Amino acid sequence: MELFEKLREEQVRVFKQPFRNKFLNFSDGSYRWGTPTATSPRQLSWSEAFHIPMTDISRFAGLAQKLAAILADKLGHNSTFFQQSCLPTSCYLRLNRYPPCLIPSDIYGLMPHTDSDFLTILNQDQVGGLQLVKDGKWVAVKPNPEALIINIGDFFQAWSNGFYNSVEHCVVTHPTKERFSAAYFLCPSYETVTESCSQPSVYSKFSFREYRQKVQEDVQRYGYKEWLLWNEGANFPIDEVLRWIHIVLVCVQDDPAVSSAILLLGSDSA
Ligand SMILES: O=C(O)CCC(=O)C(=O)O
Ligand SMILES: [Fe+2]
Repeated sequence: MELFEKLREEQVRVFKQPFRNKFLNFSDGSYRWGTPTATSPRQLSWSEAFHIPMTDISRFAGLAQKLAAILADKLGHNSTFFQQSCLPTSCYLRLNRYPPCLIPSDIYGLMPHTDSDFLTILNQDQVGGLQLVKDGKWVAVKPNPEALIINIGDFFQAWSNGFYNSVEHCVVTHPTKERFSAAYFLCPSYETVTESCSQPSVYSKFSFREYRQKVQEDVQRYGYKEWLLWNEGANFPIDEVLRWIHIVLVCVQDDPAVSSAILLLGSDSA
């Protein structure tokens, strides 16, 4: 936790610089503010963020790798997949700052999304605002200074063949307080192709590069990503299903009692 305190001090120092410095001094793509693609206030993220590539083998990387290995172990897999595919250059740290927002009920600090990576280690300050979907409802994740938050990302969902689900989350704004968070993303390299740990896989194969590109297109077109959903069922055993439908129809035809019951269920008077 000492590490996070130091990180937070640096984070505040970096964000406190004038906008011009941040805009000019940080390389293309590493500084983000607002949402250029937004067409309504609901699609706006009231926040700014820095991406810092993790070129050193960091303590974050060690922790993230350990967590991924524990989760894989739970599925009965002693996987080296994460070590091989998550290179230090493909993982990064995102520093987020959420300024106070006077019209908080309409504006998100960060729009609802799932993370695309394997898993994310998140450290939030004490202001609160992070929410996630549980049993179809948005619930607040109460800040706890002693705890880190671990999010499953889309690629872990695909690797675990849907056993673990990437969780939808968002940040709501605060009317008077500024909020900070830091998120470490355990990402595969762009060449990594999803590889389900069990068969048959419910996802078709796609590389992390393809996935990122598709997500960007989706967000521009629809305002959210839908490709993982679309991919689910790409390997749906349609031949098998058709064979079963055929068998059921044959059975129904052979049994007059079942046929008349189906007719009855299908009629308006039933
Ligand atoms: O600030 C937070 O609590 C969440 C950040 C987040 O979800 C992200 O950076 O992807
Ligand atoms: Fe996130």
